[in-house]
This record gives sequence, C-alpha cells and structure tokens, in this order.
Amino acid sequence: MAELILDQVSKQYGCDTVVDQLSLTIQQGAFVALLGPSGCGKSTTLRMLAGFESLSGGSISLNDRVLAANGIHLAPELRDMGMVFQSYALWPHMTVAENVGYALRVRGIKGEARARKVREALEVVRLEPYADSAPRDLSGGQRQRVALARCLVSEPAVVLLDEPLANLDRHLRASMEDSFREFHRRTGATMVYVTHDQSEAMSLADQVAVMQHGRLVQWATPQQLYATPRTAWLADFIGEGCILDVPAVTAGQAVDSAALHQGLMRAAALEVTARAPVLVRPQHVHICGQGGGAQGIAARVIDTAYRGERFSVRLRLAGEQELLAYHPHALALDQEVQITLEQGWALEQHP
Ligand SMILES: Nc1ncnc2c1ncn2[C@@H]1O[C@H](COP(=O)(O)OP(=O)(O)OP(=O)(O)O)[C@@H](O)[C@H]1O
Repeated sequence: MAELILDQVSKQYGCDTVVDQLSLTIQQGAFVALLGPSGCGKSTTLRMLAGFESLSGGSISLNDRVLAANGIHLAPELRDMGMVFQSYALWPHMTVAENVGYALRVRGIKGEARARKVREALEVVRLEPYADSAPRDLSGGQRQRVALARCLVSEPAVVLLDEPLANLDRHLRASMEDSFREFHRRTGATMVYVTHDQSEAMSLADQVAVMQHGRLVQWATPQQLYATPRTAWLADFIGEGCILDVPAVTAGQAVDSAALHQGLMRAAALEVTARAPVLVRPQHVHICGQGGGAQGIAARVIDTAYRGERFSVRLRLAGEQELLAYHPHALALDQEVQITLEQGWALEQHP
C-alpha cells in the first residue's frame, strides 16, 4: 500500500538537534497529527516533509519515491503535497475563486476545466456562494476553508497543515474541526496535522505522533494514547488523571482493581520501598460512600469544582497520595469517603 515514510529523520541547527531520529510510517489516506509542546520540533518536521527544510539525517519517501535523503532533496512543488498555514496566506487582491484557481492558472489549465475544478473544491468546503468575494470580507474560519480549497484543487496526495486553527476563537475551532473531518472524508487525502492542542489532535486524527524535545514519545491511536500512555509526562499531557506510587507493578501493563487496592494499602503502611508510577483516570475512581467500609479505601475530599455535567473531586488517601475523581453530586471539603479503583495503567519509571 502507498505510504509516506519517515525513516530516522533528524534535523540539526548548529549544535542543537531539534528533530532526533524520527521514524513514522503513515498509511495512504490516514489523518495523522504531530502533537507536542512548543519547540518540540513538530513544525520543523512538517517543513522537512514539505521540502522547505533539508534533512540532517535519515530519509523521507512517498509511495516508494524518495523525496529527501543523503544528497537528495526534491523541490516542494515536485512532492505532490499541499500545505495549509496558520496565517491562511491568501492573496488579498484576488477573489476567493481566483485564490483557489491560482495553482491551476500557473499550470496553464484554462477556461471551463479550471472553473469546474474551482467550483468542485469550493463545494467540498461549502463556500460556493463566496466565489466572487474578497478574502477580507470573510471570517477567519471561512478564510481557512478557502486555504483548504486552494490546497485541494491541485489534488495533492498529502495535505500538510501547520496549526491551522491557532488564529481562530474556540467556537470557530470546533466547527472547523468538523470541516477538516469532512474534507478528509471527501478527498481521501493523507493529512498530516501539526498542533500543540491535545484535544484537537485526539478528536481529528486516526493516529497521533507525540513529540518531546525532538523525539517521538509514542505513535498510537488517540484511544491508545489516553488509555496506555508510555510515560508519566505523556499521561499528564493527554487528559486528566493522577499518578500513584504503587509497589510491585510492571511498566506497560494494566493494573487491576485488587492489585491497586492491595498495593495502595501496602504503600500507606510503608511496607515496601520499591514502587512504580500508575496512572488512574478519574472515571476509574468510584466514590462509593461515606465513612468506614470493608470494600473501599478511605479518602478525604480536599477540593471540588463544578464542571456543568458533574463535579471533579480531588481526594487525599492515607499516606498523602492524591487522586482525581468525577462525581454527580457536590461533596463537602474535608469529608471522609470510601473509594474503589476500577483499574490503572503502569507507566515507565523515567518521566
Ligand atoms: N531556522 C532555525 N534556526 C535555528 N533554530 C530553529 C530554526 N527553526 C526552528 N528552530 C528551533 O528548533 C526547535 C523546534 O522548533 P519547531 O518550530 O519545529 O517547534 P514546534 O514544536 O513546531 O514549536 P511551535 O509550536 O512553537 O512552533 C525550537 O527550539 C526552535 O527554536
């Protein structure tokens, strides 16, 4: 199957390695996200894919064609890729239709053939009524959809998107996420989407590459990242939860309820010193009652916050470890409760 392959891709600026031996195999038609905090090297990776940056090491190939490797650097216009930028980069003096059709004009495609392709591209992003408008008369979201249509009109095999929603307000972002999903469904293009926003990456992509300090931390589906993150840093970056110190667990494995309860009791009694980090997501913490009880673990409410559909509750266990839970009702500060833990996930020891 046709694929976009990054093999041990590295980039150095002077003595700084900003992308460090990154390897990814991206299936044709996939929607993938490069996710990580500012400065982790995701935009540099995207620019190397586009051909705006050379590689310091490794190779990039698309459908068995080498785009970049030692001594090889295909120009951006020869890579069969389109790019959508945060800043839209539309020509202000051209109409929407002229912006979308520009790449076709440069290639000498004229008349009805060009007009038809422009109409089709505008239809995909639902902007046909705006064909004759100027970019300045459109909202930020509409401008970003023009940029998508302009990319689509060249029918690239791969669409690269660099923080395309960063300039939009929160409400518009949600509706633009729907536009990206629809764009992907209708075109079948491979999409590589750079963002520092984990909820954006998780809701859009089939597969996410999480980067930290230029290195790949994990390459997995959003569901796998949430449920089985490799490290404590990643567990914290993706979603809510708490990390407990629990004895006798093996990294990279689920920890069942009995093992968690037993481990926490031993930890509270200071029976063992060797412990490992275990992620417990709030939906796996059940507040089952007040006061004493044989089944549960005693905890004290140290903070609560109303979140609309539920309360989030911070709990302290004997031995001072803390947990986050969700609860349908308000609880009083300092209230003693019994909790049960449904499951946990053992993380690697290093951060
Ligand atoms: N042309 C350059 N010369 C020197 N250093 C650079 C250059 N471009 C990027 N860097 C450095 O490389 C590192 C990675 O930058 P990059 O833009 O890829 O990160 P990023 O994860 O996309 O972050 P952001 O979301 O803030 O753009 C940063 O430390 C940045 O300062």
